[in-house]
Amino acid sequence: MSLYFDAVAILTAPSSGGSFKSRIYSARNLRATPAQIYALITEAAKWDSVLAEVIDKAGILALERKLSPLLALLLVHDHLLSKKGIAAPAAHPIRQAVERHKVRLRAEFTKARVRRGCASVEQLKAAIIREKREADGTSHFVYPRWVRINNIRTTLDEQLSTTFKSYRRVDSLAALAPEDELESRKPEPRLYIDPNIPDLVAVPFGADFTASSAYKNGEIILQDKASCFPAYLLLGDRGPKDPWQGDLVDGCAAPGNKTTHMASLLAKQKNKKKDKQRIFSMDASAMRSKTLQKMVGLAGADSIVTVLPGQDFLALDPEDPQFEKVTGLLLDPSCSGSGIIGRDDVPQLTLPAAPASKAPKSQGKKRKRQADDHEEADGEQSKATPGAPQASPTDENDIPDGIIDPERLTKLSSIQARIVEHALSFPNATHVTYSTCSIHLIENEGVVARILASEVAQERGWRLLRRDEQPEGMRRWSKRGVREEKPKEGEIGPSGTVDLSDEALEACIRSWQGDAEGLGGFFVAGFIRDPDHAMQAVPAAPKKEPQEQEQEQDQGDDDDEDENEDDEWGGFSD
Ligand SMILES: C[S@@+](CC[C@H](N)C(=O)[O-])C[C@H]1O[C@@H](n2cnc3c(N)ncnc32)[C@H](O)[C@@H]1O
Repeated sequence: MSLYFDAVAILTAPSSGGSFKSRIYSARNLRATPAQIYALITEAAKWDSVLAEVIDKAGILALERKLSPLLALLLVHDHLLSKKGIAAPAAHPIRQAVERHKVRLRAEFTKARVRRGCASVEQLKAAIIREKREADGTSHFVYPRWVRINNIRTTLDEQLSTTFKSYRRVDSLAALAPEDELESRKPEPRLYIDPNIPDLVAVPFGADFTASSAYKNGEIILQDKASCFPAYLLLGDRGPKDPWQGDLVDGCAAPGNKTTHMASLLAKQKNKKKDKQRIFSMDASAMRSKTLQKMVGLAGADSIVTVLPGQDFLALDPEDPQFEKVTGLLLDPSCSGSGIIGRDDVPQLTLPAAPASKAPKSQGKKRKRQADDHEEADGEQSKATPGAPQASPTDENDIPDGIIDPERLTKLSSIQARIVEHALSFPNATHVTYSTCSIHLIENEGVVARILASEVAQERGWRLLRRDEQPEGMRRWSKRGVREEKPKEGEIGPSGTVDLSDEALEACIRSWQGDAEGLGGFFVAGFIRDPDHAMQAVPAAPKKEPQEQEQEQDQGDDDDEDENEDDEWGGFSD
């Protein structure tokens, strides 16, 4: 019986990051084996909609108060579909609570099959898969697992002939989906080479590399495609003939995806000069800096990257001689995280309806941080989009509780703009990227407009990196900046417009969740300036009014508050 209670515990525990499988294997106090629990949940997830229908129509939840909707679904799955039936002694009260209704359950199951015009259980299974695909639209299969090849340790060709040797190359993201999930229990592995970001591949979402040597040795890094945009936009398609000149800064770097991507791009350029580039990589959070250092080490980037642990980027002195050669800066500050898709790959089951007296309990704060607002019943989720990219144990963004607070967005955007303006003040900087995983105008195009209008940008001659100047893969990317945000009909949310030219909006790069690209919401823009402006003497910033100083102090305090919140949240990775 413990199998079913263990499965319920896994499915209702707050997200602690990591893949579904790794959560089961690392969970404590389970009595059933992880393999049994995994098999039960994944099998029940294939049948959930029809099982919920059967349980509802049989009305057993109103009669059996010991059964929660989720427990009933798992038990009824085994009762109807497992050869051995429910894995519990025949006299166990919970087993009896289901078997008492076996005639009704069997009859409803047959009716569900007949309703769908299926002659056999196998046909019913195929019909349910089709139903699920239709209900989910494209999103059911479109979210792949993105894998970046780390050029410090390996090459794409090497990985294609080792880690991905058994994978068949397909020519579209959609083709990653198995044509027929019934054809075999383990569909043929497929791989898609991304056409925008060099050395990035996509594989079906369920692929698990955590046990592979390539993953353990840092040869491959699991990083979403959109998260690869900033480093690529900054360093581009340069090669040995045209390597990047100067040092780099990653000002908001933990857990280190973009830092290690920059290091990988530099490694590919094979700069033969003795005086090689360095990357100064920092994070204001001392705790997350540890993860950053670990990731840099795993990626083999220690010799290129200098981690400044616990360093507030805003407190960095751009005039410090050690940053004299800094020409490029990547800024990916904390944001609302509103573009993050529910990255949890724990199956979200469609559940039978709880009887009226089993009123839904509210879930913990951490659960609410998922992008979707799930309905709850007895602390169980009822329906959500299945599988999306894996979460990592490191948090980075600033979603308080999924509620969009306009004041908070305004504060965030002020801090974001300050961070980028600080980057623009590095004396020899010529290239800067700014990115967020937010969908909100105020944090994206709104920040860009503020930066362009800022004193430092105007005095030092900064402008946007136009689309036609961007690296080829980004030039070809069609999702660009937007001028307006307004909530969908019947919804409440931020709204506004931004005063940017068409050319400026074309320079901004976006991605959105729910389309065929397999990404979440993301934004990035590049700023450049004529190298002739570098080294120019810049007039000192005008003295601030006391009131202004106070305001900035307030925002600084808020930073600390954000960090505390972040620290307590086991959130998302890229
Ligand atoms: C979106 S995450 C960065 C993700 C990272 N770029 C990556 O790709 O792995 C934002 C990070 O910025 C850090 N941060 C926020 N404000 C900062 C500041 N003023 N100075 C340095 N780090 C800051 C946060 O601690 C958080 O780890």
